Formats: sequence, C-alpha cells, structure tokens
Amino acid sequence: MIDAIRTVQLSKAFHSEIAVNNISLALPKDKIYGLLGRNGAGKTTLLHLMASQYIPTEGEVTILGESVYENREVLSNICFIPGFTKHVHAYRVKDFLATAASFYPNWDQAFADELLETFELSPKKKYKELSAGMVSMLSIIISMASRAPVTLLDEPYTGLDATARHLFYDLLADDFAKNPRTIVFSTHLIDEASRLFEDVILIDKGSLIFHQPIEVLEEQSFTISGQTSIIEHALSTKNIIHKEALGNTTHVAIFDHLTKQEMTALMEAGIQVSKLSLQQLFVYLTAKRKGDSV
Ligand SMILES: Nc1ncnc2c1ncn2[C@@H]1O[C@H](COP(=O)(O)OP(=O)(O)OP(=O)(O)O)[C@@H](O)[C@H]1O
Repeated sequence: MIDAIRTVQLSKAFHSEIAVNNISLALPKDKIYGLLGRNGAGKTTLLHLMASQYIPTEGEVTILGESVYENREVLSNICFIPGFTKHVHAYRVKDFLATAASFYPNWDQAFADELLETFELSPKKKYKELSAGMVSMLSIIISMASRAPVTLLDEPYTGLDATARHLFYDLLADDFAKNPRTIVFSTHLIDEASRLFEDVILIDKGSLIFHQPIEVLEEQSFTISGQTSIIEHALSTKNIIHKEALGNTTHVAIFDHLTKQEMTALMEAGIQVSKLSLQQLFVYLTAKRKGDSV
C-alpha cells in the first residue's frame, strides 16, 4: 500500500544551521500522527518540507506516492496550516474560505458553515480584526473543511482557550472517525492532545528519535518508586531515563519493557509501578539528550 507521506534521508539546512537532519519516515494513510519535539527541534521545518514549501537540502518527500515539488495535483491533496501568523490585510473570514474552497477539490462548504457557527466566528469579520484565538479557529475550520487526504497542522491552536481547544479535539476526533485521512499535528500540549494520536513522531535537534504507535510507547514507559536498594537491583539492566533519590527512596522512569513477572516481583517488594504519561516521557527523553545525568 502507498504511504500517505514518505521522507527519505530528508535534510534541510539554513546556512550552517541543520534544522532537519537525515529523517526517513514512512507514514501509512488514515492515521493521526503527533509530531513532538522541543523548541527549535525542527518540527515546523519538517512540516514545510512535507508541504513542499521548502526545498530540501538533501533527500526527498513523496505524498501519496508522488513527489511534492511542482506537482499541483499532489499539492491540492495537502492542507498545510502553518503556525500562528498575524497578517494585516483587509480580507474577511469568508474570503479565506472562498479561496480555500477554490483550491481544495474535496472542500465541504456545509461543514465549514457548521464550524463557523460552532466556533461562533462571523464570516464577515476582517482578518486584521481577529484575535489570536480567532485566527486559529479560522485555520482549524479551513483544515477540517478542506477534507484534504493529507493535513499538516503546525501548533494549530495558538491563543485558543482550553474550552475551544477541547472543542477542536472533539470535532477532529468525531470528523476523523467519519472521514479518515492522514493528519500530522505538531503540538507542545502533549497530554491533552495525545488522545488523538495513533502514532507519535519525536524529533530532537533535527533528528528522528522515534516513530512509534502510541500503545507501544505506553507499554514501555513506567514510573517506579520505592526502596533504593530494591530498585537498583531490579532495574539494573533497564533503560533508565530519569532518576531522583530522596533519602532511602528512589524514583525512576524507565523507557523499557517490564515482563509480568518483573512487575509482580516489584509490587510484591512494595515498589510502586505506574504508567508514565506521554508528556513525562517526552520531557525525560529530550532532557536526557541535553546531557542530564541519570
Ligand atoms: N527560515 C529560517 N532561517 C534560518 N533558520 C531557521 C529558519 N527556520 C528555522 N530555522 C532554524 O531551524 C531550527 C528548527 O526550527 P523549527 O522552526 O523547525 O523548530 P520547531 O521544532 O518548529 O520549534 P518550535 O517548537 O519552537 O516552533 C531552529 O534552530 C531554527 O532557528
């Protein structure tokens, strides 16, 4: 089956700064991917490369099996919503929607109208008069109503309050169930958005750390607390990504499998074992790479 998005040894340098470093990804169709990374990790650059807004320094991108460069047919299958930019011009909300409608072959005007009502966004409002949250609402409406087979969202909710963000997550989950497509979604609000993700792509300093289904990550990330001597002995062969000791008690996070027997033995020894949230996993993995000792 043809992947929705493939990148092969993809790199992008801005002068001496390597923003994306040799990233190869194969993303099957009809999933929601969470694209995670610290500030400056290269997420925006990677999304721009996927959308053919940047020319790679090396490597290539294919969308639905075709090269994205100067390929209008492929581009009309991609809806790329860049991060927040506050342009000042006289266009009204309805003008943006009309432009999007003329570009995207699967544009769903009825859905766009419904979303305008849901977000209480007036189509007559001038773009320059929109608040930051309203600009995000407009971007979200375009991304959803475009019904593009490949949708790329770069932090799509700058300025949106918690209620509006949760409304967006619910709408996206609902619509995705009815109209599956491929969505790559970068965010720093990991825990609240993670319920949407089927796979997670983590990049750091331009390089791919992993691309994994979220349930695989959940099966191998644990936080473990208890008596130091027991923990040190039981976890000596595990991949410890975070460690804190307080007196005789140690708290560790591992990014590794625990067998049922290992789990039972820990619990019988009075050690507490629980799942690590995706956000905690992200913090520990990216902090570790910055040189923290564990
Ligand atoms: N147009 C540009 N010119 C020069 N350097 C750039 C340009 N765009 C990005 N960079 C650099 O490339 C690196 C990756 O930036 P990018 O915006 O892709 O990161 P990001 O993961 O999206 O970060 P954030 O989460 O802060 O938005 C950074 O070091 C940044 O300074």
